[in-house]
Amino acid sequence: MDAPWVTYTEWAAAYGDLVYTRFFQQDIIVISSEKVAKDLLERRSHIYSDRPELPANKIIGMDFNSVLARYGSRWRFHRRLFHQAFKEDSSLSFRPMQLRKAHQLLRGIMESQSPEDYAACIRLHSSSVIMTAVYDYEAAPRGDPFVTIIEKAIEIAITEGRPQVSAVFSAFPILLRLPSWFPGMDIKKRGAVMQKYMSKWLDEPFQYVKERMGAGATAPCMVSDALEKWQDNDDEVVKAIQETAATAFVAGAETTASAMSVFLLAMVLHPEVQERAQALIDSVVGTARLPNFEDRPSLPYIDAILRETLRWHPIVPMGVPHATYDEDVYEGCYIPKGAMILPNVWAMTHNEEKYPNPDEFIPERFLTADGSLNDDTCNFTFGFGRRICVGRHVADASLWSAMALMLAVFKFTKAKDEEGNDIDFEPKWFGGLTTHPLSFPCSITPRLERMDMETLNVLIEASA
Ligand code: HEM
Repeated sequence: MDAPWVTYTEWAAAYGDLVYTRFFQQDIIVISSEKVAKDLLERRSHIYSDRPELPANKIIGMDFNSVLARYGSRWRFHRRLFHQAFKEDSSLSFRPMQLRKAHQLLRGIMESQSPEDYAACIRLHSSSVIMTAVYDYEAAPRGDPFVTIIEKAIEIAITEGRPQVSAVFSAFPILLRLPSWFPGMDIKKRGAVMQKYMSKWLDEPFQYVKERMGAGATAPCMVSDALEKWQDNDDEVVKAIQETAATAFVAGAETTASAMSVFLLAMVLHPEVQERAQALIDSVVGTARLPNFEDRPSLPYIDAILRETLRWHPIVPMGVPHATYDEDVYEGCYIPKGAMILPNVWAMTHNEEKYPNPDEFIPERFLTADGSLNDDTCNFTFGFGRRICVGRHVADASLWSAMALMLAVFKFTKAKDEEGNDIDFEPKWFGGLTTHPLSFPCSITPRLERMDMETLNVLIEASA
């Protein structure tokens, strides 16, 4: 896997937590400590909340994307739209839907036979939560027309949008004038495909909501709420609503699914963690119903697993690049205006002083001696300051409900060979702007006796 965060972590060991490098015209600052990241990106957020100008974004049809928006009025309005739908208290309204989607995930896993099937169920779960929250749209289990478009586009975006690729085109925007057949200019061919996908993606689900609103058939969702709130406004407002809605999927579906696949890997590798979680669920919830959000405070170990999942293999290991809006001086170091700031989140979650044996999966590190949760939420895996992830409350509830319910119903094991022996494997990782484990041999089976689809449905009914 191409893993620059590991190289940058080595640089930090040699040169310190704030490393300056220059890539042709572009000043780049890599921050490898949580303290320095918070000092700069949070406490001085008025300087550090811009994004670098990435000319490649336009080529890959991503210039609508709020995540990459420059610091200014357009970004501010996007942020306001997101805030309306996804701030902590608004996100509570999604919880019944998220529980229903977690129930669907259980049904899907119950029918699944292979690691590829499990991965498809996990992707469907996160896509489906976002599609309902944003468009009140129920994604079909297979081959959904909207989800297919956007998944293909995201696959290209997370490869071509890697910071190291973007940096080359930022340093040499002239390269983007080369024809697509020129060696190394594949981005142009793939970009043309992306642009087509993205323009459909911006338009079609949005029109779906408008038609349903016209027919009085839509339930509250991000788009209908925003259209109602800003109904007397002009085309720019409508465009912003379209762009933020389209961004929510791009930013939220793949990231949440990646975190779920890290969780699955961790459970397969750590039967002792599963058993501790399941013993707790059995003692708090019993086996006659499934956990729900009201049980959450009594199930601290599930939260500890969630936090450790985000820490062990952070989904966005180099964060999303920030940029300086002005020059600055920090502890004697001059930081130029327009510098690209890369928070090396991987180095922060693998800081041995804070997280001893950082490569080990140990949820207990988030518990106090009496078994309750400590104050370390690992929130920085969702970013920093004014640009912190706006979907973190929704993501947190999706992950918690999916993890708790899967642990309640299933056990996760390595796959067996023909002689019944465990198939050992070395995890391999996809690495782009986001990262996740590649498919690995595993098996997910009901952990309770006589559990089949019929009894699962009875359990779900009892829990609704
Ligand atoms: C496990 C799931 C997720 C992870 C790990 C994650 C992580 C991140 C990170 C690291 C950033 C960059 C923050 C920064 O620049 O400092 C970010 C930004 C963002 N995320 Fe998430 N995210 C997740 C889920 C979601 C969801 C579900 C949504 C939408 C519903 C979402 C929407 C956004 C948006 C719009 C931004 C851009 C914020 C801005 O630039 O102002 N994310 N996320």
